[in-house]
Amino acid sequence: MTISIWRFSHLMLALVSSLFIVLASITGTILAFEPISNQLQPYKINSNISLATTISSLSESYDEIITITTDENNFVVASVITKEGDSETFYVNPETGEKLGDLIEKAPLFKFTTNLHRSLFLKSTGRFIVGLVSFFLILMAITGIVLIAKRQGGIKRFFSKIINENFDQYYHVVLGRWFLIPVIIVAFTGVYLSLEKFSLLPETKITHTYPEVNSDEIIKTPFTDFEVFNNLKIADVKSIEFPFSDDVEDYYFIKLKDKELLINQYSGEIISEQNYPLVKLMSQWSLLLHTGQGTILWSVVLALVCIALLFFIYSGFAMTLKRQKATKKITNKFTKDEAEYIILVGSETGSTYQFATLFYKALIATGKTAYITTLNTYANYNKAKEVIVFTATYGEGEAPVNASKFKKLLEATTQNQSIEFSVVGFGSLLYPDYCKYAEEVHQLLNSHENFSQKLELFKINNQSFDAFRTWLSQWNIASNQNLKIQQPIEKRSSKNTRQFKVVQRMELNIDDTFLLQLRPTKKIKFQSGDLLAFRPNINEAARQYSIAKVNGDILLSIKKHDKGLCSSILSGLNPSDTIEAHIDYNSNFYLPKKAKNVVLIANGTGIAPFLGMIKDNHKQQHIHLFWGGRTHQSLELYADFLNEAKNENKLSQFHVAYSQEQEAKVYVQDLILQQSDFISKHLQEEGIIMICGSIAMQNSVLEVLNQITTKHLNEPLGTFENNKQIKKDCY
Ligand SMILES: Cc1cc2nc3c(=O)[nH]c(=O)nc-3n(C[C@H](O)[C@H](O)[C@H](O)COP(=O)(O)O)c2cc1C
Repeated sequence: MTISIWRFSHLMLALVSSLFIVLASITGTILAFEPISNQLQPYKINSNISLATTISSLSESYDEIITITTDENNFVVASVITKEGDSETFYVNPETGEKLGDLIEKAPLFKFTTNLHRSLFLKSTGRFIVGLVSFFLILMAITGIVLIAKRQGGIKRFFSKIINENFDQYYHVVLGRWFLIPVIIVAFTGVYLSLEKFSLLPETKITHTYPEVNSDEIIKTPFTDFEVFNNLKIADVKSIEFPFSDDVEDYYFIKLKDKELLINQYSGEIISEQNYPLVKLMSQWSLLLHTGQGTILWSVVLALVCIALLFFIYSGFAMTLKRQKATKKITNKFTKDEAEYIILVGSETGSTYQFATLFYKALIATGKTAYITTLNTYANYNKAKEVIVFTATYGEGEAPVNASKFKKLLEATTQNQSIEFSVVGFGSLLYPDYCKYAEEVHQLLNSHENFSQKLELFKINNQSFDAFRTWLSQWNIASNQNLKIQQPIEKRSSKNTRQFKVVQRMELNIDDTFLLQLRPTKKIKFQSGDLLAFRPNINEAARQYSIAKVNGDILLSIKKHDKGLCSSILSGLNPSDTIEAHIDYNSNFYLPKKAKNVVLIANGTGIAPFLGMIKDNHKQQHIHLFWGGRTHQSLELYADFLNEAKNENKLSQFHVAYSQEQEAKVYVQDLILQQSDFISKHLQEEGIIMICGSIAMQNSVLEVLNQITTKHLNEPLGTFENNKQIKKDCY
């Protein structure tokens, strides 16, 4: 069964029941406070007091006892005739018989909320709806389990780390796992209580048999000596009714949690003992678990469940809307058999579809005949000259939902002519199987007789638009075309925009690179490794810069590009100027505080976040920095920082490679290879490696690291990536 069926069911169940779940969750949160407020009343009893002591103390204090009960709050309630002859019911101290207070009246707010929660003020119809929605909640929990298992790559990895790519998605899954069991308990008990209300459970009435008693043979034992009264604790007695009269055939009638007893009022003998059937016991447990009566802790859990349910509804719909917006299908201008360019898309949350659509529109704008569709609708294309595949990867390197049938379709379909193909993989380096499905599609097309490769497989990390541009320029060269694509403007809410004041801007160095120190005008949280997103004007997309946090300020290392709008503006700033920008949190690229040994690898401006991490190294972590630049002069920009860090023992080793200083070019990956023994020992001892800089550098470094681990440790680099020892933030 495909993930879409599960997701569809999960969504449909949520759609039909969302309104009621919201109502039940809000009312449930309020109701959770009822047992909590009750528990805070001063009527708590010593639960070790025996029934004999309770009866004896009450008999001394009152004329007659009619019943004694322990209520849902575990307070003891006595119905008595007082010495003044009044009939009264109140809370008592079972040890002394003293009246503790009048019965708690249910507050009007709780009365109203209980009615709304139970039946929506619609009597039986309302009760039925509430029961049905509880049942849907169980189904949602089950479909949710399947979805999480599929997302994490199997049920065995159900509790494995979740990659935080998006707030709604991340917390939907995190809280889903935390609250799974409590939600199932609340839903199941809700259904059970509804079934009970509609008398749909088997009959649970108990009948006692009353033996014939000969009044002449009565031996009168004082009740304080009754074995059963001495053995029972008052806290375990739900209720005790006293005999009506002195007639020997009138008994004490005791209800316990699991059974009922009839006790001879003179001998203390148990006349009848009947256990409750399972159905009845389950009703009691359902009530307790659903309402939280008697325990503050469980009531707090119930309140949290209600709040979590509200969050699930919000985040679930937010994700769906986002997905729908992103996958909004465009209407093709040409049919599949008219088009020369066929764009096939594999996308689950829609971002890949957006890239593909931009490419489609660019083709159409230059007068080409193009057709865009999903990989799952792959077919025969009469006039196709070229197929361009854009696909994401999901699960453990699997196909996205709308690409799951592609392999079979490709095998079953023959094209009439030879077609060129290119594959662009969209994925995330945070996953071990980076762009694996794109690799598979590339492989399938490569070995298919109808297809010939136009471009190498191109992988795009984290939906990088810069990387997409690079691929487009490769495609333009190979096709002798000049397609132009404008980066769509991301809508960022202005409430997250912050103002920053320029503290210092260095002059451009020999590589047109400079340092910019910014100070937030209002307090804002950030760390080295986070990103500053700056947008030159409202019509342009934001450009992100890696942040070094230095003495509470933001330090950026920026290369000024000739036609770069952002870098041009930033390089023209002067002290006291202000700019507006965003902090994009990037928690996957923070310096792990617990790691004793860390290797930092960067080229060019990629050193920026590392400057902050090194400056902040107060825990005596051993930091080894490898950096690649063009010349000695390139390093001058950072020299003061690095010298100071060395003097303060915050930086253990610094290795530098200059690419332009000597004839044979030396790059940072060459340094890594020279230090193979050190690097392999470092990884073996669970050290961390962080890489920041250009994608090209990253790829070369990863290749070298893989060589080292394979040769020295007999393991592919993937083993250490899976172990979260490799962190990357490249662009
Ligand atoms: C649950 C889940 C699993 C993923 N698994 C992988 C993976 O195995 N390999 C990979 O490179 N990317 C993986 N990704 C990242 C996506 O492929 C990437 O974010 C992609 O850009 C999403 O494209 P879409 O919005 O078109 O679906 C995964 C993302 C999610 C949410």
